[in-house]
Amino acid sequence: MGAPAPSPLPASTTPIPLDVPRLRQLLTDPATESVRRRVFTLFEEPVFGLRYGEATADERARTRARWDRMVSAGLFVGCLTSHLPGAPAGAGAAARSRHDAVMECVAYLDHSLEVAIGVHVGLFGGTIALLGSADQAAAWLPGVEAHTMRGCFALTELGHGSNARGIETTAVWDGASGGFILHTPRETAQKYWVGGAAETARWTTAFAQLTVGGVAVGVHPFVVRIRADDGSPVAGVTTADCGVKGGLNGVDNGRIWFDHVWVPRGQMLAGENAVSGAGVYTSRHATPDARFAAQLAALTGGRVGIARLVNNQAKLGLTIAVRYALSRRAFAPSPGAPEARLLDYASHRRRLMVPLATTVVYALAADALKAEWNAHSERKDADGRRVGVTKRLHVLSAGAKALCSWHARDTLQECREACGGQGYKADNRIAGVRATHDISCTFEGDNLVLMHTVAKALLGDYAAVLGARRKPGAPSPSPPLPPFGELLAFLNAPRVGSTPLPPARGGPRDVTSPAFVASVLRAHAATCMTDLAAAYAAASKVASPFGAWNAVATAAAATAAAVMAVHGHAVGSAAVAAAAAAAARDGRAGVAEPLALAVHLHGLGLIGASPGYLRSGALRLDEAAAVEAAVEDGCAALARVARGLVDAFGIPEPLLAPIAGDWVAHNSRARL
Ligand SMILES: Cc1cc2nc3c(=O)[nH]c(=O)nc-3n(C[C@H](O)[C@H](O)[C@H](O)COP(=O)(O)OP(=O)(O)OC[C@H]3O[C@@H](n4cnc5c(N)ncnc54)[C@H](O)[C@@H]3O)c2cc1C
Repeated sequence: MGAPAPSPLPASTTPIPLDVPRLRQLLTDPATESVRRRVFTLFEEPVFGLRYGEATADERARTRARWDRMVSAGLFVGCLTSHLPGAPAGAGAAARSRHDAVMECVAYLDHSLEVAIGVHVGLFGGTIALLGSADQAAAWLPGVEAHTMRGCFALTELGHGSNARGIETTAVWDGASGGFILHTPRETAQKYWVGGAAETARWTTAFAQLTVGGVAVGVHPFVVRIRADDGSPVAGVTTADCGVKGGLNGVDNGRIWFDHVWVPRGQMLAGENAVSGAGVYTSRHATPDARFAAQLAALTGGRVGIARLVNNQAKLGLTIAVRYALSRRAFAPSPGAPEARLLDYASHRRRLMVPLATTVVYALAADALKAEWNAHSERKDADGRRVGVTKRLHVLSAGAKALCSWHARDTLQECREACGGQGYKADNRIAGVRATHDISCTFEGDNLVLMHTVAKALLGDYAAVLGARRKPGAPSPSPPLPPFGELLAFLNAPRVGSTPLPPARGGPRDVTSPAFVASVLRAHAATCMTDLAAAYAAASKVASPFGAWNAVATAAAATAAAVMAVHGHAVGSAAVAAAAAAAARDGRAGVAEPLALAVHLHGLGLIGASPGYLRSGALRLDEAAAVEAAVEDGCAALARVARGLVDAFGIPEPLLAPIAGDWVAHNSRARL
């Protein structure tokens, strides 16, 4: 028997134990605490001081100065080269964890800096590491890591963003010269939005449609110089600035045109596909689909990183808003009585506590995904080559990136409003972080399009499971699940394909129990999935593939969200169980209890917020009011430990805001 799970909804008089240091260890990797200390100490230097309202040129210069200082402090040493052949065993994994910790700190300070580093190390360096041959990686990664070879990632074009497969830039193998001719054939093919391309980058990984011997073989990446080391232009390459954006102006996003630029054969990334000196094209991938998916491997790592780091922006907003809500007072309950604190109001608790609970769950889920990605990244095939991105990781990273960035967007907006006028003041940080974070919902994959990616994978696996089960003599109770099938495991029961899972009929269900929340989330996802599959099958009979998909596109995104919700809640519940087991072993309370509360409130919050749960029948109409009451109770309970919870995020005081501290003193006339 496992350890008894703590009651998620303690009575209002029962103290809720909270061990902030231990909870912090769960929410941040203790193994990299020294890295975080080092980075936060560096952030005390003047160049890292928080500034607001700067002109774009100043913001860019400051971002670069901060970045250069981090380089000179040695914070990137090993982040790419530790993965090269010959590096000591375990060095790659350790370097990955260190780099994750560095980026976690940067996410609290400056989103532009985070994105600039992410593009250079994660996308430019990551593409070389993942898609280059061993020789190419050994030749380029030391320079990328040392930042002597500053690079960017040029996939998106003016005419093609979400549909990366439709890009128009061409790369034609030229046997006579032994290289490729890279060209922008029309205006819609200009590279657009490329982070660092306007000023900073000297190199890029340019993605282009490759033709070899007259045969089009699809999108491939090339390492191309876009300006000289001194910043002057190079022949055949034109760059331009994308101009001022709605935020994130520390990043110099740019446009690139190639005019018949000759690229040596050795600069096509050749770890997966190659063109020989004789002009023979070879590929590790059997199908064009698999080949295309492999080219975008760096984006998977990028999405894993975004899923984690956007939670830090939500944590920042919540820390400030919760601390303000505990000190700001408004309206007295009775004449002459002190005014009530904002967090004493149930409506204020509701707007901050459900997002706080969800942030904790998403942080745990994103950390679990990161651990899976890091472990996968260390795997090698029989030839010693890195194993390609799995479908599961591709799909989970897409779903997690979308849900976490949408959540951070909504949370930051809520935090901004929850702080009233002060929330709009730049030095209180939330408004600025909200503006600069917004684009996380779009770059590295538009969120809606990513949810469609998840839904398509689910539909494919669903069909595969059903198809296998229908075969005579199929093993019972279920056939092996396809790669993404773990997420479909809850559907992997005889009722799949028949009527939707009935919620417990008749007798009352205890809406305050974790089992209730888990079963409603699962029943809803299962019904969404079966409905989606049925609707898609029906539409496919009467419409073209495009028309059939279009007919279910809205339901598909909702289904993906429902399935990802099950996944997130399951990760959170596993963390609660592990914390309860640890407490049973060492007798120390204070982690499992607040965690159980957060996971439960997150689940109840999802169920209470959407009429979809009623529509699917997962929640009964007669239970809706009880769920609403349980959400209110959960918010009241979480509010009692909210200060400790946000302290457990571990954000240093200098990165917070005046309203998180003594805001009256901060605004005193004496300080003018
Ligand atoms: C600040 C910033 C930094 C960036 N950095 C880089 C970079 O460094 N390198 C790089 O290569 N790119 C970069 N990008 C580009 C980014 O990845 C793209 O903007 C993104 O992929 C979306 O493409 P798009 O802008 O063309 O939008 P579109 O693809 O035109 O999408 C517009 C809208 O249409 C919807 N839509 C599109 N297709 C479908 C569909 N099939 N079904 C339903 N709805 C659909 C989307 O949901 C979206 O709301 C950056 C963008 C920005 C703004």
